[in-house]
Amino acid sequence: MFRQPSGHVARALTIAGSDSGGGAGIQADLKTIHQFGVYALSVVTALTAQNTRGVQAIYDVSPEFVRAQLSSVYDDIGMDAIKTGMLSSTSIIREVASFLRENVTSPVVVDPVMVAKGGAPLLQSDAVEALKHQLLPLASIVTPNLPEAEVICGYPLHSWEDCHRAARDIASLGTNLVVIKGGHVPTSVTIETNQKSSSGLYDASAFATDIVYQKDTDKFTYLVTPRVDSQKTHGTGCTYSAAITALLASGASSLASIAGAKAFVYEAISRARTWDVGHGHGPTDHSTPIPQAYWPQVGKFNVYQDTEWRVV
Ligand SMILES: Nc1ncnc2c1ncn2[C@@H]1O[C@H](COP(=O)(O)OP(=O)(O)O)[C@@H](O)[C@H]1O
Ligand SMILES: Cc1ncc(COP(=O)(O)OP(=O)(O)O)c(N)n1
Repeated sequence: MFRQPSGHVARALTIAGSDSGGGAGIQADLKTIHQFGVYALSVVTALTAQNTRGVQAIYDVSPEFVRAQLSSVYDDIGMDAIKTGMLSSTSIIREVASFLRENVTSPVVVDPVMVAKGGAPLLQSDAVEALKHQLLPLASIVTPNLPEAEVICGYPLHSWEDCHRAARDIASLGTNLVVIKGGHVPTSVTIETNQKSSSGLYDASAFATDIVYQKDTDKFTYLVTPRVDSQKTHGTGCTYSAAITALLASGASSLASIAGAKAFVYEAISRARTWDVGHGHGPTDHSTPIPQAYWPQVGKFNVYQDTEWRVV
């Protein structure tokens, strides 16, 4: 287990829904956090009957029981970083936000989960306002995919300039760092390809490009890996935000955590190409080894030869 400089084991909490299929949600988070050598805690907000083919049923935990779980882990164990995933309803968001506001000083990563890849809604539509105005102001890092960024901003994203505007608008709700994830580019929105580079670095069909916006410096960083040609991408967003949270818990800076998580999720998708879990959109491989170079004290961003980092 990774130890903080103070000597205690690094601890990360996920507040999210359960995916019975094990590829996304709480299960993806626990596997990922553990893989990073960080002690994983969980508060379950909803149960989903889910597999690689889709979501068959959803059962929300009561807000009171969500608070009971939060109190249990906070009072006894504590946490060095927190992530939120599927929160399902306005009342659960309110409960989580009020607990975080009253008790927590650790960094909070908000993955604003709204819809599963198969199309099942994981956030009730009337809960978007609570997400925006109660939870996002408490976040250190917010990680929307493109459709989620569109819902939060209320306008479509068709270009890199649109994404820059969206990142600034989301940051204006309170957080310092916004990561607009590029996994959905070819199917959900039309991003102009090869817009900025003749090398094809920004060709949306060939690369998975995440745009990181830092409000305090007003700077954009593009994190780019090759796009893996695979259907086994169930749970990529959960895995990514859980890896960010694990790295934050072990003391990495925000940017190093995002960059390390990006490299991890790329490798987890790549390794999953050769396995056969389920009959639909399979999960990523959370058992992906963490190379020494990931560890924050090494401080390297470009840990893979074919991972490109660009600051624009
Ligand atoms: N086919 C892929 N190849 C490489 N990286 C991918 C692929 N699909 C998603 N990613 C990466 O996985 C992470 C999660 O992104 P995304 O799939 O957009 O999130 P979500 O699961 O929330 O929709 C991002 O870093 C994204 O760039
Ligand atoms: C319980 C639960 N939480 C979150 C998700 C969404 O996960 P995500 O990483 O966005 O991956 P996809 O479902 O979109 O593949 C989920 N499905 N279930």
